[in-house]
Amino acid sequence: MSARIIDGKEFAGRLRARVAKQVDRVVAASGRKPGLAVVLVGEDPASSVYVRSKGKATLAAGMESFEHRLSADVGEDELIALVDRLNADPAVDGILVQLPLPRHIDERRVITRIDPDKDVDGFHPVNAGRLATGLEGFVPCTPLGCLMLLRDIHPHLAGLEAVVIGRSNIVGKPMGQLLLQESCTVTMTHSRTRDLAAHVRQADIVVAAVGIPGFVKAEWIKPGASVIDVGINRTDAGLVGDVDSAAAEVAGAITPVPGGVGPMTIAVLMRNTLVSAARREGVTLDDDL
Ligand SMILES: NC(=O)C1=CN([C@@H]2O[C@H](COP(=O)(O)OP(=O)(O)OC[C@H]3O[C@@H](n4cnc5c(N)ncnc54)[C@H](OP(=O)(O)O)[C@@H]3O)[C@@H](O)[C@H]2O)C=CC1
Ligand SMILES: Nc1nc(=O)c2c([nH]1)NC[C@@H]1CN(c3ccc(C(=O)N[C@@H](CCC(=O)O)C(=O)O)cc3)C=[N+]21
Repeated sequence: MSARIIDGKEFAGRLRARVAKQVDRVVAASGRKPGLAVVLVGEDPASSVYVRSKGKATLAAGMESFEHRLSADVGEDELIALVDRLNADPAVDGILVQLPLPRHIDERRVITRIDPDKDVDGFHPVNAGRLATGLEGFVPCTPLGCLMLLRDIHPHLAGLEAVVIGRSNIVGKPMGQLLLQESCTVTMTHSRTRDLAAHVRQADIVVAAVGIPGFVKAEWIKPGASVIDVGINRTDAGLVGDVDSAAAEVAGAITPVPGGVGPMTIAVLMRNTLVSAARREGVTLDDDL
């Protein structure tokens, strides 16, 4: 049997349309558009591509895009000063500093400098803590996008066995928190996990965020399981995920790469930016976001 292919691109398009529809409410209430500032340090080609698509998506949603491109050798203090200006700028509702940063810059210092209430990436420790304790804040875009896809497949997530592969602060850990909040039984796995295959075999839901092409094998997947492939790996064969393509023969539903989680990440960034603007302006949004 072949898995249902989860069309993340289509789902993301619908989310972006719902965002665009509600942008007008912020405009009507405040006389200004929601604004997203994206900071790119250096000229990594992949990062440039993401930043460009974020800017395009922001404008397409009817929001304001502020792009700041700094040279790779910019000083840490200069970057911090820019973050301070964006924190203070009333036209900016969301701040995203594209990662990774060059090695001479302390990523943690930059991320913790962002006003948590403009941290639409959800990377600030205050937002990580809010997520972990069930407070309102910003949830990282990639795992929130994965959860939206999973909710669509499983109207009842409670009690399902979920295995998350990878424990990064930007994907794996918040993904685990979200699934726990949905009352899944969550197993967090990583490079020191013994017998990963045995864990994955139990899972109704597998989220792979490893960064190794084709790492998750078809034989590990429980027949009918839902598989979310977060991996974005550039290989000679093109863009591939962390899940072996043969897994589509075993899974019940699976996200493709490209066209799966990636487009969701950008759509949720638009969503988070609108939510930030609405909070700041005291505007109520529909709960279909
Ligand atoms: N689609 C999207 O929008 C996004 C995609 N990505 C992609 O997702 C992937 C993961 O990203 P990110 O979380 O930032 O990556 P990191 O490199 O930060 O984390 C990778 C995780 O995988 C674990 N890991 C590595 N090797 C193994 C192994 N042999 N067995 C089990 N676990 C292992 C690591 O474990 P340990 O902690 O023990 O080292 C680590 O927790 C990448 O391909 C990235 O490009 C990332 C962000 C957004
Ligand atoms: N502060 C910060 N926030 C991020 O959210 C962030 C980041 N830094 N650094 C890099 C990662 C990666 N990331 C992706 C976004 C979109 C696609 C995406 O749209 N991918 C398309 C393909 C696009 C392509 O060809 O690369 C797809 O999967 O279909 C992928 C990956 C956001 N990240």
